[in-house]
Amino acid sequence: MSLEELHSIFSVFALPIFDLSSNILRRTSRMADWTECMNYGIHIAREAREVILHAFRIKKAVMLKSSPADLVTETDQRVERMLISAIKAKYPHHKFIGEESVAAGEKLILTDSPTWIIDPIDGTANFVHRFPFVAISIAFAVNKQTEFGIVYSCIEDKLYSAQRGRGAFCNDIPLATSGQEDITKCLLVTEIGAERDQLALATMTSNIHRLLEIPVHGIRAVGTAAVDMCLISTGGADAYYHIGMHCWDIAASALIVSEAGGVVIDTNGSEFDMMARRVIAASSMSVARRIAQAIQAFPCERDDDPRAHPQKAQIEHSTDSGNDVHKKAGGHRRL
Ligand SMILES: O=P([O-])([O-])O[C@@H]1[C@H](O)[C@H](O)[C@@H](O)[C@H](O)[C@H]1O
Ligand SMILES: [Mg+2]
Ligand SMILES: [Mg+2]
Repeated sequence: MSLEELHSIFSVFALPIFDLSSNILRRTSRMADWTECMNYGIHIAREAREVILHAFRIKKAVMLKSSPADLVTETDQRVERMLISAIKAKYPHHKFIGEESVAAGEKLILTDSPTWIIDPIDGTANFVHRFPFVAISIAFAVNKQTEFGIVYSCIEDKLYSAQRGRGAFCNDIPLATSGQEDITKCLLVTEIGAERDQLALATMTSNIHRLLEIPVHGIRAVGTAAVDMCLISTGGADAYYHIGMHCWDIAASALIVSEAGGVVIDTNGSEFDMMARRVIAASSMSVARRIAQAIQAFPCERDDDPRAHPQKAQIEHSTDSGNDVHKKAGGHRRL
């Protein structure tokens, strides 16, 4: 049989077989159901909440990361270790991006593999001061797409969750954004993050000025990016914007907002990129675009920039009802 004849047989029979199998593969990956992982994520988040609730009330050792306002405690580190080891025991092949692991020197790389993106305590400054809004944020991404998100606002006992294509919930009650289209009727939420350099401060304050000038009804800051975003999913606020946060702060809540019917975009109006450290979450595209038009961003290294997170000295201090005692501690990675 000639080579040409072989080729024609191959194209008639073999190709459809190949097509069929690749279709099955595609369909299988489309149908992949991560519900079991999500339920496990909720289960371990509930356990982690107990640790946070206990530590919330007692004296804490506080360490600094990138700035005098970027705090970390032993509880952040403990909760992250606890979550990661529980997940590893059940899903040994899954990957992780954890705030405190990255701070300790681990590389931040999002691959196509199933990856858990974890902020063990979102709102550490609140936690240190006992300001009652702290959250555990857990997102799960496959092929760089978020499949589910869990945000547990620990003190309020509100568990927000969403699975891609299946809606968003708070303590099992379905969520919907306000649907507001008119920026002048909006209550906004933002955060003054941990940046304390002149350009960041000037940009953040001028953004607040520009938005108040529109005018909007008001601007709030709760102290946890994850909960701020969830407030958009409940309709309790109409839009949120933030520059300088990290992927672990907002990966879970971005899905929760989208699944509640909201929109999530970059502050420059382009598609949301969880590594870009810029986000607008809003009740409608018209409100999101109006905010993008009004605000400016200050430069931030991308989370997945391999040059990001260089070493930085760490200072340790203890806090008990606001009386701080500073101590020197070892090296730390800048965030
Ligand atoms: O450090 P952390 O408390 O997990 O997270 C911070 C909080 O979400 C804060 O509201 C936001 O302004 C910062 O940008 C975040 O880094
Ligand atoms: Mg955080
Ligand atoms: Mg944190």
